[in-house]
Amino acid sequence: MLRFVTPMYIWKTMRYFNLGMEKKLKHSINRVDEFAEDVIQTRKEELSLQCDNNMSKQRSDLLTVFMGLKDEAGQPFSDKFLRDICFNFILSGRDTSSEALSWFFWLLHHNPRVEERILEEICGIVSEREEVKKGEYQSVIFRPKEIKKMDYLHAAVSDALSLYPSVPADQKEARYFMKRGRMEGIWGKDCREFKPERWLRDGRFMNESAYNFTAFNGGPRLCLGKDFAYYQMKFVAASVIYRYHVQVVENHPVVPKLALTMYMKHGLKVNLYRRDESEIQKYLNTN
Ligand code: HEM
Repeated sequence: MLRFVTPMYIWKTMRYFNLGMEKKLKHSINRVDEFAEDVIQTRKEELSLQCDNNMSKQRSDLLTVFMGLKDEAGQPFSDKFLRDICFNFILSGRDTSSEALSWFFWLLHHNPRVEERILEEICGIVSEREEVKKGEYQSVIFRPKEIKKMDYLHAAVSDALSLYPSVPADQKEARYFMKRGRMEGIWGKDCREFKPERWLRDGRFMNESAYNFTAFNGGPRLCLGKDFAYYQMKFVAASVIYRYHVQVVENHPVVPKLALTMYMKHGLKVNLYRRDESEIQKYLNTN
């Protein structure tokens, strides 16, 4: 009789009777739903106030965009649909990018050569600006066009994600046995090393097949926010590296913790050291 008591059976029973982890999960989901519902109501009031006062300036965030769209029947999306959109994007888009950046900065700390190459690339790109040519380089806010040009940074973020994927487990079933981590047969003998150069051909970033680089999944369920995630991570990384040297606090334990996403069990403690003017000048080709 005992052979029928499988983990799936226990999980279903807990869900049915609202017990243990299932009870906690339900409570947590309700709290996130309430938060999202609150944001939606506040945004609706804000939009109707703008409409009443004929104000044209509107927010351009994702929720506002979805609020302005219509479903297949030409109706505005329901509050429940908007709530689920919010939930989906908070869940898939927040921790994934921030955890990837933690691993990225940790790898950078151990690979100063890579940090230097990124700084060199960033400075080379901003050197083309008129104000930087005139010596005003400190207040630079990177433009989308400039972020796009940062191939080496793109490669470094990709290599970090490939070594430490933010979404480490895939709930789908594999029909064949697959090894964990980066496989030597695909990535070469140095597969365990942090080496952005492996993504570059003649200095330009080359995409790897989604079936080799699985951090964003592949096929029809490919991450919808991939391009946005890259833009966001590169923008933050470039803005920090351009101004600061990030140094991990000595003896701070860095260990992965596997959950839905792969975060650092104790976070990443760092000290930021503002870059010297001479350090930046060295890489700016403004002559
Ligand atoms: C480093 C950052 C990110 C990583 C590593 C990542 C990874 C992934 C992975 C592995 C999946 C597939 C999950 C599955 O079906 O098993 C996924 C799905 C998804 N991601 Fe991302 N993601 C990132 C950032 C983002 C961002 C910033 C957004 C939105 C702004 C986003 C939106 C989504 C959505 C909506 C899906 C569901 C797609 C679908 O099922 O059709 N992701 N992501």
